Amino acid sequence: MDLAQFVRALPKAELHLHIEGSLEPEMMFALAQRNGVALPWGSVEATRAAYDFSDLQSFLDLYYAGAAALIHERDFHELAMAYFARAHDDGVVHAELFFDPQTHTARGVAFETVLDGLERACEEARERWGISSRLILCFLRHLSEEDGFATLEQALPHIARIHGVGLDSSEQGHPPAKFERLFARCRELGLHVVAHAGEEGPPAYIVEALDLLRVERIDHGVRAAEDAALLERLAREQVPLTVCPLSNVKLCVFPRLEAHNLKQLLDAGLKITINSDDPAYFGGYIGQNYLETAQALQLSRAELKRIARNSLEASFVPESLRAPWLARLDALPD
Ligand code: HPA
Ligand SMILES: [Zn+2]
Repeated sequence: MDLAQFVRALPKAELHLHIEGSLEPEMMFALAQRNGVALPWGSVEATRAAYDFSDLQSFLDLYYAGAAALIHERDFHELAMAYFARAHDDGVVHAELFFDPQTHTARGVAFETVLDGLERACEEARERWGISSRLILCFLRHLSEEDGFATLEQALPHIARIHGVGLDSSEQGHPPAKFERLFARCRELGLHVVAHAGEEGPPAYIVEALDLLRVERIDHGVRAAEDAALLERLAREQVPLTVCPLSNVKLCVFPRLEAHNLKQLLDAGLKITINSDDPAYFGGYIGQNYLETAQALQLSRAELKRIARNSLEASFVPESLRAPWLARLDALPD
């Protein structure tokens, strides 16, 4: 079995995937045409050529512009079905999808339209490929906590269809502390909680996410490496980190994959997972992230198995659902 086959054979969970970030330029253009939406780029090729980012914000500007093509329930359904097809090809058995309702409601798209389309795709993916999935509502941190509360209000009638909440968008200057009350309310509602922290922001944001938001996983978290006490805590408490190596290189968090600190974090005993973040923008889906990272950092097959195991254990599914995936994983050779 070559490395690509081995990576594909690993039963794995994807825990850090923004569904709007899986919008490939071809689909973006097709939807924009169908919906009569103008895009800032003239062609699919020009769009791809614009994906040359200098930091998180330079990506987010394009990501929000592209999301404008999504209007109707069937658009969200098609978007998520395209993602699930890729995920299935990559050996994903379970996916926890982030979605950004504020990106859509701000343009007049109803909260229900987004949720209905995504949920229908989740059901279809289970029927067609046996993939299990969950939806995680992300609050945009560049907006106010009040705006977040208004979004939660819109979500309340559908709360049983939403598994958890997260925090994304521009990190610098928008610390987790800004959303302490909102996350407390979400926890009261029984929602799982995660947050992006330590992608571009300092290690102190990771500490805030843990202590103030009481998150169960940290999305990215790579800047934890700058704080020895925090590293020790993350290892001791086995807080899962949803690391996205190709994203980190595209957004210049690391100059190249060979310089990524994933192996260092793994060696320090952290519960590291590998994910794709926004695969249509960052040059690869989850399988590509595993493969290129394994090659760049010379990860062994045992280490790849450990990372896949971490993803299954860090997922928000009950033990009983996980057991057959873990058994399949254990059966793979090192
Ligand atoms: O990597 C990310 N970071 C913050 N916000 C995001 N929204 C989509 N992707 C990201
Ligand atoms: Zn992300």
